[in-house]
Amino acid sequence: MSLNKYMHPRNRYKSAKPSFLQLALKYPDFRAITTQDESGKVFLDFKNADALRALTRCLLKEDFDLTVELPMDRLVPTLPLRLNYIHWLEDIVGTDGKKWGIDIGTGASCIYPLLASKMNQWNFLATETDAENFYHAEKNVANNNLSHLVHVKSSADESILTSPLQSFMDTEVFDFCMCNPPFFADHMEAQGLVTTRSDDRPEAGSVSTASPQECIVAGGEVAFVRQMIEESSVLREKIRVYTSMLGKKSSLAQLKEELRHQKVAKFSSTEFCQGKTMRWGLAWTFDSSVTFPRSEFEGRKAKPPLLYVIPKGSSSVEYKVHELARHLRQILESIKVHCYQGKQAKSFTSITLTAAENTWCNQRRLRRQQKWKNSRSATESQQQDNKCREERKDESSQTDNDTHQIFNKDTSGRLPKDNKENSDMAMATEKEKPSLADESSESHITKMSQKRSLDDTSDTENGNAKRLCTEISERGNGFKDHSENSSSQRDKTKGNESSTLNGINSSEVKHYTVYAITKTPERSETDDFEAKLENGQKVSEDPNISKESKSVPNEDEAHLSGIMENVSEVVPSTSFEVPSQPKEYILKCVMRLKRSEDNINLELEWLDGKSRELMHQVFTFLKNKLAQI
Ligand SMILES: C[S@@+](CC[C@H](N)C(=O)[O-])C[C@H]1O[C@@H](n2cnc3c(N)ncnc32)[C@H](O)[C@@H]1O
Repeated sequence: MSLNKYMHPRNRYKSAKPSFLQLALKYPDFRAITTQDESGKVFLDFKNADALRALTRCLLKEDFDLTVELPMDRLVPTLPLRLNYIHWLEDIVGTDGKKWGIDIGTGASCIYPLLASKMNQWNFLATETDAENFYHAEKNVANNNLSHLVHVKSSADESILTSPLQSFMDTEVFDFCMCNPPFFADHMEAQGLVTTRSDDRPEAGSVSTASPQECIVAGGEVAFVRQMIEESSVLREKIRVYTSMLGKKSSLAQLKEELRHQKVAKFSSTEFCQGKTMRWGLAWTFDSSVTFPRSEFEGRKAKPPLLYVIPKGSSSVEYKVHELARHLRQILESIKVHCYQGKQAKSFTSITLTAAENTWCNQRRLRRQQKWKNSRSATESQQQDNKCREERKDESSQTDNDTHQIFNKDTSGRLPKDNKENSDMAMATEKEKPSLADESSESHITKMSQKRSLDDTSDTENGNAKRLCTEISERGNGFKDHSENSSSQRDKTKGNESSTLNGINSSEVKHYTVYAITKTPERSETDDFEAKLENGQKVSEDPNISKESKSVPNEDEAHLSGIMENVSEVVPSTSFEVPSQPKEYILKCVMRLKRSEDNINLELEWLDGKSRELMHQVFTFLKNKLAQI
């Protein structure tokens, strides 16, 4: 299939194929390497280097009025591809005013500077390491009277951009740099003995004319462009836009990773389509005012968003666009996916999702692990309870003895002041007039003693489930003191956790408290107070504080945990953070919720990231969550 329809719209060869017949009639050199059939049609053998050389020279002359020498053993540039690259650059830097560019590895033809200076009067610094190429490049520039615009510079291997720029004084800053790097890593790759070309792709239609020193570099194009990226992070805005062509699509992902790592302001890629070949363009900048054009080819592939009709019948979330959006947002933020609220209307909302890491896979496994941890700690606390109960039994028999002593001592029947509990006990004793050996009295006192027990199993078993809010950092004992200790504890936790977040500024991280929802007996304030004592915790004398320690979270806070599914279960609880928008991300997509007649649709549309597969995973994750509500 010809890719010509995806050529740059301004590429002159997109709609007007060169006429071999016209060229053969006009240029004897070209005529010499062509064949003609009986009908008069002219043919060219694209596997013949001489034929390619003759074609390029003719077209340069015919269409650009350039006279170019192309030495026998050097790369013959194909023009449609070179024009695609130049037009893409024009789209990025514009064609108005004077422009300065750098062509890294200009080759013997000096093709990019010759074409671009001829077309746009752009100024060029053209570098070249190969002596023969350097010689021919200088000659080609001079032969076309372009020396006032194009400066060819012999360059050393060790630095791609830094040293050529050091001694070049004609301009302070450059609008762009461009490069067609040596693409192969070794001779095996150059000879096609190892290839990334898939089996179902047709063989290349033309022969490679490049010499080894032109097309081979240690590490291949990825290593070469990676070095450019590293040097660019030092030179930064000395060059406004850095670009390179790439021969393999697989190189793009690796280099984009490097660009993320170097924290460039922006980067973009494009496809150069011509004939049966495709190449890729990568551009990056440290100047955030630069805008990159959208690739025509990518636009062709624009896929419709993923769509899911949210089922009705949920009891915990209202079937309303904004309620569902809020619910999904809370779930996503709980797994560290950044949510940016975009457009909103009555029946529509859009949120941009940015994820620095894959946190949506293995959620089931993580939940299982957490459940297992919880059940283990439940067993431990059960053992602890049993122990306490044993001790309390001893205590109550001790209390019993004490009560006996009260009866024995206080024969006047006066109650000890400021001791409600003793008062109750005494009143009970008064009312029931138990004998010192009365069993019912003993069991009553034991019951009261048990009522104070924090985790009385009979109370738990009565199924009187109630939410207990517990800040996770203090989860061990089940109660929290909202005094200063608590916030400093939170700050400590914040410090530890923030530093582990990938690419997220810790100072910008908002903290949320997750509440455990657990089955627990009803308790009085006194119970809480005493429970703290039993747990050896400092008890605040401010009654408001102890009240606050029991406050139930509102629905919002509970939702934030994303753990509303099993209210009556002991559920895993974790502390999570809502991160600021990560600069480095693996996925960026738009989530939309739209009302359509009676239904509400969830849409996910791809923006950018490592692969679309990640968006599909998030989509499935959200669908599962919606199915649970
Ligand atoms: C694939 S060729 C491209 C030639 C030309 N730009 C074109 O597009 O036809 C790569 C060129 O880069 C040159 N080269 C390799 N390493 C270089 C470096 N570090 N600095 C400048 N040129 C280099 C090679 O000698 C070769 O001429």
